[in-house]
Amino acid sequence: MASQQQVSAIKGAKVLMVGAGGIGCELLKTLALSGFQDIHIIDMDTIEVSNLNRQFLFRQSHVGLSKAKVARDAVLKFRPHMSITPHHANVKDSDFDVEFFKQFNVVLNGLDNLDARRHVNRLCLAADVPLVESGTTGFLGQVTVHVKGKTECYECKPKPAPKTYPVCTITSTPSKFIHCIVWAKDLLFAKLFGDKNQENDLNVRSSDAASSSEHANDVFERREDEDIDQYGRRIYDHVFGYNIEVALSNEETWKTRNRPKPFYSKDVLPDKLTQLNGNLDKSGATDDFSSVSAMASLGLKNPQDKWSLMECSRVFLEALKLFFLKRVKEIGNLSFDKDDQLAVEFVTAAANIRAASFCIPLHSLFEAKGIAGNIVHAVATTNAIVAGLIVIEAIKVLQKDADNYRMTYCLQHITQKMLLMPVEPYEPDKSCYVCSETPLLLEINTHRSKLRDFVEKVVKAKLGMNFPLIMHGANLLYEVGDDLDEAMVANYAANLEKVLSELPSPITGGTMLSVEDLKQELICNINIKHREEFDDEKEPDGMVLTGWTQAPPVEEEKANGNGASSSNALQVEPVETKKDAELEEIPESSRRKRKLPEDSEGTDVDVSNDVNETKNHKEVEKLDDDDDEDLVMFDDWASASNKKKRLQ
Ligand SMILES: Nc1ncnc2c1ncn2[C@@H]1O[C@H](COP(=O)(O)OP(=O)(O)OP(=O)(O)O)[C@@H](O)[C@H]1O
Ligand SMILES: [Zn+2]
Repeated sequence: MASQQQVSAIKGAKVLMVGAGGIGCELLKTLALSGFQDIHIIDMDTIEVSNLNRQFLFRQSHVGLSKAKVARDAVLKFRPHMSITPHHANVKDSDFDVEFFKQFNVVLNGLDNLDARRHVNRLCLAADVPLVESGTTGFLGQVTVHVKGKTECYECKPKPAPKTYPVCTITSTPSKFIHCIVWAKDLLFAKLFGDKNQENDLNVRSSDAASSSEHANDVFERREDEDIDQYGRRIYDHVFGYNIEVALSNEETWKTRNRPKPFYSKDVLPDKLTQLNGNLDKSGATDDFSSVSAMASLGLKNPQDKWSLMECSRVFLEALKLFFLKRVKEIGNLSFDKDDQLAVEFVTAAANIRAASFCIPLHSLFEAKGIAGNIVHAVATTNAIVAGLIVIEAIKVLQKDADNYRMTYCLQHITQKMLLMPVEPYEPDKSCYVCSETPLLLEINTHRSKLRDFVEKVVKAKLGMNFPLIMHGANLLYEVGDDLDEAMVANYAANLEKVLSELPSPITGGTMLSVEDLKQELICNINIKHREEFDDEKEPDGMVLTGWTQAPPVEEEKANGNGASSSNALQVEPVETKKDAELEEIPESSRRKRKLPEDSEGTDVDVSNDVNETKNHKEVEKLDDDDDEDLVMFDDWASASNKKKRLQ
C-alpha cells in the first residue's frame, strides 16, 4: 500500500516516458495502475507484427499505427480520466529541447539504443530533471537512477564496446559461423548493395593477387549489358572460388588449419538448375519491396531448415537477382537490416556457402537471422519486472528519498533463486565530461589532421554530439544548424577541409577548444596537444582523446599470424546482447564480494561476472553453488540497508 505521501507525490507528478516498446508498454500500464495522472509519451515508431507478442497494449489491427498514440488509447480505456499526451516523434527532434524537459518531474526511459539514451541523459542534466533509465536483454535487466549532482549520470561509466573480430579472421581464416555471418553481412552484402565508396576489406582480398581484369577491384561492378545470371555466377565464382584459391596459395596459413575448399557455381549448380532457378512470379509483389523473397521464389518454406550447399547457392543467386530486378533503386544505399527478408536470405546463403567451404557447420535461416541481427529473444516478464522497478524508483525520486535510491540488476539465477540485485548509486564521476566540466585532452597532429577528422572522429563518434558548434576563443570555426545563411555554410564547409593549424584561427598545441551541442546544452572543453606520429595499429584514428572512456572492445581472439590486430578489427555487437549497450556491467563495488542486507546476512555473494552476456548465465549460476539460502528478493527497499553511504 502506498503511503499518503507517496500518493500525493504520484498524483502531482508530470512524467515523461521515452519509448513505448517492450518496457514502455509495461511501464505505461504500471504507471496508470499506480495512480499517475499526467504522462507524456515519446516514441518514433509504428507498431510491427513482431511487437505483438510482448507489447500487449497493441493488437493486430494496430499494425502500422503510432506506438505512442495507440498506447495512450489502450490505457485510457481502463483509466479514462488520465492525461496522456502522445508524441509520435524522435526524442532527438528539436521540439524536445531543454525547456520541454523542464516541465517534467521525472523522465523514464524505455529505449533500445545508446544514442537516444545519451541524448536524453544530456537533456535531463541540462533541464535538471531526474532520469530513471532501464534496459532488458532476455532474462537480464537493469534499472538505474540518475539525479544531477547526487548520482552518477548515464554517461559517467563507460559503456561496453561492441565485440570485435580481427579482420584476417573474417576475410581469410573463419573458424566459427559468426565469422561467416560477419563476412556475409558487413563485407559482401555491404560491397554489393551498400555504399560503393565505403572502405571494405573485400577489396583487399580482391586486389592483392593477380591484377587480371577479371579479378581486379571492380569485380563487384555489374558490367554493361551483363546478364544478371552471369553477373551472379561471376560474383559467386569470385568470392567462393577465386578468393579461396588465392587464400590457399598462402601455404603458411594452412599449416595449422584445415584447408578451405573453393566452390565454383558450375560445380555446385549444374547449368540446367541455374536456368531453372526461381520462379520470379512467386518472389513477391513488385510494389512491396518488403515481401520480395528468394525462398518464396524457390519454394523453400521452413526457415528452420538447414539448406544444402546447392540450396544455399540457389538462394544466393536468386536473392542477388531479386535485388537487381525488384529493388534496384535501393542498391548503393542498403545496409543490413534483420527485418529485411531478402537481405537475411542473401546473408544466410552466403554465410553458409562460406561455412561449407571452411568446414564449419551450416545454420538455418532462423538461426542465421538471430546471429546476424544480434537477436536475444525478449522476455515479457523481464520487461514487466523492470517496469515495476522503474515505477518504484520514480516514486522515490519524486519524494526525493535519495538514501533509498537503488540501481537494480535483474539476473537470471534459477538455481539460487536470486532475482534482483539492488546496488546503491554512485556519486557523479568528477572526471565525466558530460556531467562535470573536466576538460578532455586531445593528442593530434595539428599539421596533418583536418577539421573534418576532428568533427567526425571526436565530436560525433566519441562525444555523440549531433549539432556541434566549435569555438576557439571568440572565433567560431564550425557550426551545424538550420538557420545558417549560405555564406556561413560555405565558410564552414571550407574550414572542414583545412588542416587544424591552417584554420582562420589556427589550432595548435596548447589551444583550448570549446565544443558545444546547442540542442543538448552540453559544452566540452578540449585541450589540444600536438603530436607528430601515431601508431597505425594501436591508434587508427590518428588521434587520441583522453578523459573520454569507452570500455575496451571485447576482442574475440588475438591476431592470428596474418598481421591483424584489434585496432584493425571488424565490429559486431555481442551476439549475446540484443541492443547496443543496453545492459551495463554491475558496478565495481558490487562485483567484488558484497555484503548483502539483513535477509542474507553473513552471506557473501560474488557477482564478478559480466551480466552483459547471456551465455554467462551458467557462470552466474555457479557463483554460490554451495549456499542455497541466497534469496535476494527485496520487497522492502528501505530494509536493503547495511549500506555504505555513497550519496552526498
Ligand atoms: N530516438 C528515439 N526517439 C523516440 N523513440 C525511440 C528512439 N529510439 C528508440 N525509440 C523507441 O524505443 C522503443 C524501444 O522498444 P523495444 O526495445 O521493445 O524495441 P522495438 O523496436 O519495439 O522491438 P524490437 O527491436 O525487438 O523489434 C521502440 O518503440 C522505439 O521506437
Ligand atoms: Zn556523468
